[in-house]
Amino acid sequence: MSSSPPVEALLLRAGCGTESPLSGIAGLQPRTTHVLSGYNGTIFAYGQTGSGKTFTITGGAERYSDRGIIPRTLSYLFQQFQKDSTKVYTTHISYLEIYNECGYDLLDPRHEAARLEDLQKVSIMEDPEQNIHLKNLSSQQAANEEEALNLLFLGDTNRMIAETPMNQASTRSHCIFTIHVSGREPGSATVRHSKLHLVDLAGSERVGKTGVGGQLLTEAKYINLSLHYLEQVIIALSEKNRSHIPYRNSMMTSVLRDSLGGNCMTTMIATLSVEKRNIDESISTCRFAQRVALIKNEAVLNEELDPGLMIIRLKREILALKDELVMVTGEQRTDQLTEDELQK
Ligand SMILES: Nc1ncnc2c1ncn2[C@@H]1O[C@H](COP(=O)(O)OP(=O)(O)OP(=O)(O)O)[C@@H](O)[C@H]1O
Repeated sequence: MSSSPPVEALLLRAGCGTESPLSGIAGLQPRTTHVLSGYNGTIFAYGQTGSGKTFTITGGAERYSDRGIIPRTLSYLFQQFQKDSTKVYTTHISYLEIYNECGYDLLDPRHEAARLEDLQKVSIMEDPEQNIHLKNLSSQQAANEEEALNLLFLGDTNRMIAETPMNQASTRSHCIFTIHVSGREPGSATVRHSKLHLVDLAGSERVGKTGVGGQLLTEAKYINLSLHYLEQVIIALSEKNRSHIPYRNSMMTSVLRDSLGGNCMTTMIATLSVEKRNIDESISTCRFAQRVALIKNEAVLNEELDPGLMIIRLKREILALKDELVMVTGEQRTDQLTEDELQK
């Protein structure tokens, strides 16, 4: 078990892009490296609308140097896979969108042509150990960086984007891009599974300030409500002696349960607007980051024996032992069950 790393909070200002997010911002490269070693990681961007969350997480479309944390992480991971000849790695990608409190699979091939209401919704299921499982969310294998980037582009074209008074291309949903990595040494039945969530939260906005109506207002209400529930979870986690953490209030907090207070190494990126008229929002983002930095997670190494490989190994062992027995006793044993055994 790792030594309970605190959730990190990093500050970024819109207009102050970094050339290389992974090496330029302390905390991001370690998160990615830990994923290679079997630990879960999350990097999430939080800030008011238009402050640069999508630019930071996904990147700008115009220049290669503007690419964000997701493409840089994919590049880094696949480079590391190639360098490490001691392990065999498998990568799967899923891309979840939470829009107006409903989950959608951004990698669903029907997404582009179908109406939103006709798409299958992603739903949450909880097992007896309180682990969250997402029904109807696909997980697609990516054999190399190019395939992974194609999945990112496919998902990004399906995202809910709208022009708002505060941002020309505002993302109206929370998006969680997850890279699932499995690594094992050739011939070994021990597998390390880890996942890295790269999260672009929808931005809070003061609807009174911008005077939006109709669909934009409905979206803004859902966004603000879910960010309010996120804040409640963060407040509960940062206070000592709180036994109940209200994860179940929203889909986003349920999905990010582990990232916010469980088996995960988490980094929060707070994005701020440089404009003076947004000073109140910037202060509130900083306060939120301060609370997040108080949370301590318990990240554990996700290592298990692959049941399929274990069965193959045990069958082989049984065969070898049977051969040995035949040599020692000279008696040929039969696999047939006796009448007594069949009646049990
Ligand atoms: N570091 C940066 N360098 C250059 N342009 C930037 C930077 N950060 C943000 N921008 C630009 O500012 C605008 C708003 O950024 P972005 O869409 O990333 O904000 P956001 O926080 O995701 O907003 P929303 O919550 O509304 O989706 C975009 O046009 C983006 O290209």
